[in-house]
Amino acid sequence: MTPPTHGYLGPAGTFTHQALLTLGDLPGEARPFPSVPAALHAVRSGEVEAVLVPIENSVEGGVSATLDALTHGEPLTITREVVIDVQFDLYVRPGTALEDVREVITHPHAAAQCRGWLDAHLPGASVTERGSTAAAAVAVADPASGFDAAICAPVAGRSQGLVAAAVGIADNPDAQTRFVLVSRPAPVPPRTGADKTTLVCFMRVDRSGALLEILEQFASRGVNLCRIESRPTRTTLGNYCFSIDAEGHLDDARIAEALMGLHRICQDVVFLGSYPRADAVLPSVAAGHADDDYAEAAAWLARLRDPAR
Ligand SMILES: O=C(O)C(=O)C[C@]1(C(=O)O)C=C[C@@H](O)C=C1
Repeated sequence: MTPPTHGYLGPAGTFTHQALLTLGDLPGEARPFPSVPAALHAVRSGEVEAVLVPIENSVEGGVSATLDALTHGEPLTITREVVIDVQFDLYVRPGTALEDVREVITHPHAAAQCRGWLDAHLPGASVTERGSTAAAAVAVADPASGFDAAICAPVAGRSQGLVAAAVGIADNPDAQTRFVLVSRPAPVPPRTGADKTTLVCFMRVDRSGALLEILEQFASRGVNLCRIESRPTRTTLGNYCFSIDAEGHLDDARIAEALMGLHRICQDVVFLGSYPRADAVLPSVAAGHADDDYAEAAAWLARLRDPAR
């Protein structure tokens, strides 16, 4: 049997696994990894070609483990994204009643998304964090684990022989999580017109106006941002970098110009890829920011420099 070419945050039954199954066209069996850093390490070391990892949740925001592991270490590239709805149930061993649940286990993002329900229905229960919701279900299946219930997806609970003690326990029933397919540096996928570009900016020095200067690179070129968050640079306390998703593709003139501007003013810019948007929503390009506008401006400048042209 040929070894798996790609992997995901496992074990089987995680939301990441469900997101991977929607991609459909990846060859062969996928390999589960116990954590996001382990999955990305497997790509960096060449063990697998690509892995799918969670990057952003509509309720909890960025997945820090993913943002940090993408930023630091050997370069990686995002080539695809997928967004799925996430709903959570509470799974227990057969015979355990909801009122007997004292010890709950789940992924920290899942716990955060069910905080209101836990406070209302299991106020005395303690919640332990696990690397994924499916790993939490595996733990609950073992009566010796000391855990009574897992917050997870039905596929994870049922596959471990567990039963639902409560369903639909997320505080926001419309929550969605976004996942990215990550590989070693590869040619950027062709522009589709509905694309996203992900990058991380490290400022030269921590001073007033530095973030504004970064934002101006996008705003002045009519580029809309879909996500921006600060993460510690891991150097000194109070030193942050900015993880950014921008609407557009490396081959869009406005994105290219913004990237060149960032390269000039930042200490470092980590380019993490341009890839098609999962929702295929086309950006609204403000007047003066289409490729033709940049080309026409460059031609005008060339004529100023050489009127004989
Ligand atoms: O634990 C899982 O099932 C995962 O796929 C991870 C993860 C996350 O990192 O946010 C994915 C989706 C949900 O928001 C909860 C957990």
